[in-house]
Amino acid sequence: MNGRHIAVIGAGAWGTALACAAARTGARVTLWMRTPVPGGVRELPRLPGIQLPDAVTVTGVFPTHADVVLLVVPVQTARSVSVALEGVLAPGVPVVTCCKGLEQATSLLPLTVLAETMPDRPTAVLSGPNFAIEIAKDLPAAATLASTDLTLAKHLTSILNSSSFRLYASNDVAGVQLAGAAKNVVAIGAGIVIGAGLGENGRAALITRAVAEIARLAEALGGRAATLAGLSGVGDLILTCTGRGSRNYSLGIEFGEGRPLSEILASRTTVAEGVLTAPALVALAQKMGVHVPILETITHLLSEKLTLEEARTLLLDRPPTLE
Ligand SMILES: NC(=O)C1=CN([C@@H]2O[C@H](COP(=O)(O)OP(=O)(O)OC[C@H]3O[C@@H](n4cnc5c(N)ncnc54)[C@H](O)[C@@H]3O)[C@@H](O)[C@H]2O)C=CC1
Ligand SMILES: O=C(CO)COP(=O)(O)O
Repeated sequence: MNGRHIAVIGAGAWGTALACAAARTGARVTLWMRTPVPGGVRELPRLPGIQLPDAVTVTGVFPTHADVVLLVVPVQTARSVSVALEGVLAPGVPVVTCCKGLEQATSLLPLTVLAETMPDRPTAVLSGPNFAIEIAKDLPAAATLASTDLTLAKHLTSILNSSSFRLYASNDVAGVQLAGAAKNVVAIGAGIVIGAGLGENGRAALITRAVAEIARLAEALGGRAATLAGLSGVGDLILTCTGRGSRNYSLGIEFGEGRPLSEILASRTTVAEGVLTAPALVALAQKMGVHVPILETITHLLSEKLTLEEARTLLLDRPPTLE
């Protein structure tokens, strides 16, 4: 062990996988679980077949100290969990949000929520093309770690990087967070295209033009369009809009096949962040005056304000324009 302590808050699929990745850096790891199993757990239901490394201790108590804390809960719970965590965590311990989405009630990105709940704390975001099960199995992957403080981002990449999980530092927190949030909405749209039998050309067009929308919105929020070409942008879109392991993409496929959203959600125990992020994203775009017809159409499909035929007409029967 290297003497470091990494704490992970949230023992869903991604928190569990990140605890495994953190243990591979040589650190001691604590994994906070909302309802710990009496007697402890080594194998977790979210990632069947994965054994937690010995370096990981599962606990129901928030950490008071660590070299870094990873916040890995559904984005809609980030506010309440971070308030509770702030109550016990020592000042100065950096918190990295690993959530992908917008808070539904406020349309805020996760780091903006943390700026309200942990105003004096150093913070960062981790985002990239990372299916939890593959990270847990130690398959090769990469992600971006962004903070407004680039020195902190570089320091955190040096703590969390390993020979199978390669991290790149960035200071574009708006671009990285927005890309991670929006890709879940686009993945639902891509799934709808495939589920409805509209073809792979249509899916590629939808993804590519959605990138243009997200880049415009990222710039309006002070981010960089170039970030969309990176791991948190195109990287995660490639994974999530084509990989059947994506919960958002598979939800889109089922919806495109004609299954009602309420029925799909009732059949699942894991989070598909795109569903609640979609309306928040459109509200944010409207507030910023950014035109996002594809994101809007996906949102209206999910809320049944549009039929598939109407959505198709709306997107394709527009006058041609410059790319
Ligand atoms: N699963 C994946 O491959 C990846 C997920 N993410 C992101 O990580 C975040 C978490 O996703 P997963 O771990 O996959 O979700 P999950 O659905 O597997 O697990 C969610 C976890 O949060 C806990 N939780 C729910 N409500 C809570 C509350 N009020 N307070 C405390 N804990 C609560 C649940 O008990 C569960 O352990 C999401 O924002 C997701 O987009 C990011 C990258 C990869
Ligand atoms: O964020 C992810 C991969 O990078 C996981 O995607 P889903 O939440 O759609 O499964």
